Amino acid sequence: MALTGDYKLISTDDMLQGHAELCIHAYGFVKSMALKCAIELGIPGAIHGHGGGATLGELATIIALPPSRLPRLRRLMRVLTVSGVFSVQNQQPDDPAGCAAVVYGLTAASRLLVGDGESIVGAAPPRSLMVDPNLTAPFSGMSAWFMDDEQPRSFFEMHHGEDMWEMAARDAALSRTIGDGMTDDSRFVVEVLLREGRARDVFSGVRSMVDVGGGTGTIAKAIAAAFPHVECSVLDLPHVVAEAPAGGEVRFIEGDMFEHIPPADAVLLKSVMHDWRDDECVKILRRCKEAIPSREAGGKVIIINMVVGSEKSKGNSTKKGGGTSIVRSSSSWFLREVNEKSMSGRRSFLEAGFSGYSIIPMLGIRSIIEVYP
Ligand SMILES: C[S@@+](CC[C@H](N)C(=O)[O-])C[C@H]1O[C@@H](n2cnc3c(N)ncnc32)[C@H](O)[C@@H]1O
Repeated sequence: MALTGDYKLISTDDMLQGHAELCIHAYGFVKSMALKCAIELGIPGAIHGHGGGATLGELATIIALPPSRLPRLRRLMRVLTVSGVFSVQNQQPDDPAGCAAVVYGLTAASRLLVGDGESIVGAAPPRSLMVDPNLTAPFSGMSAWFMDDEQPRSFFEMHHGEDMWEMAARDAALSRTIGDGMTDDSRFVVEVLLREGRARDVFSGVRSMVDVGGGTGTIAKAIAAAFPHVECSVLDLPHVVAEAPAGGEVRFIEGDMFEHIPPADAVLLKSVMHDWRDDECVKILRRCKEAIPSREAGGKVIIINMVVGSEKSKGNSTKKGGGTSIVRSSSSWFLREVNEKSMSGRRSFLEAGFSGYSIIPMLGIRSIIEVYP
């Protein structure tokens, strides 16, 4: 559905706040899934049995989780600490090993979940409800996804047996469903970006931009219209490009971002990185680096994604122009982002050969991250 004229009357801050509220409701099911999963994995009991506090590594050992599943356990614990089910006892934000020193503890909520179901606390209603397969069928399989050492990329892949994008390539209905959702989201982002000249700095000096995984070009078309000096193109998979409107300012290019990204001053990646594993994100970033000129010549990668745990994303804007040295930075947000991310973070940038980045928190729950070669 297109944004109607009414949104023009809403202030940008109210719009972003409203968007955040809707996201909280839309993704509310994630908390239920995470809670069920924690119960099935026996995490409350594991923490209790370990004296009331356990690090991620200790937890993984106690519940016999394969080492490859540590990143997923970290994300699970993040959701459940933010939700108040577990607590964080001694966060050390600059832990370069990726939050290994965080000790997770119980809260009033998770104390009710300790036990085998026979004690009074273990039989507390939330636990019985959460493990009843009749009630929680839609959430089934989550703990298997954690425990199974084969590597389905996503919860989607686990349920459907293959990657969402591969399925979408064959299934026109799924492709359209996903495409419509992304187009709506892009319209929203464009509206905010272009309000009050928010994106002016981001595109100043940029003469060409390729929107990688840019779908049917909603963002690229809006950027081309707002910044006529920027030559815009979109790279996407053949079945997506086939749906793109012919003609217009934007050039559509069929291709695979893991193989080659056409050269441009700037590469845009919106809502792309969180779909891929860290090693895949590094590959995409390497292709991006090959596509852009040096930082001095204006080369940059522009990532629009959620930045988890960012102090800066809470409104403390990064100064433009300077950037943060990846090598020297020890700011806590990125270290946590690397481990608990909805995008690939600091370590991926470094591995792909980039030298620095800036975070511009102008999109509500999302940020713009400029990454420099
Ligand atoms: C989550 S959507 C994001 C779309 C768009 N950037 C947006 O925010 O509306 C991810 C996009 O990446 C594309 N994609 C997936 N794998 C790709 C690949 N190997 N090469 C190029 N694009 C790919 C998908 O077709 C899809 O359009």
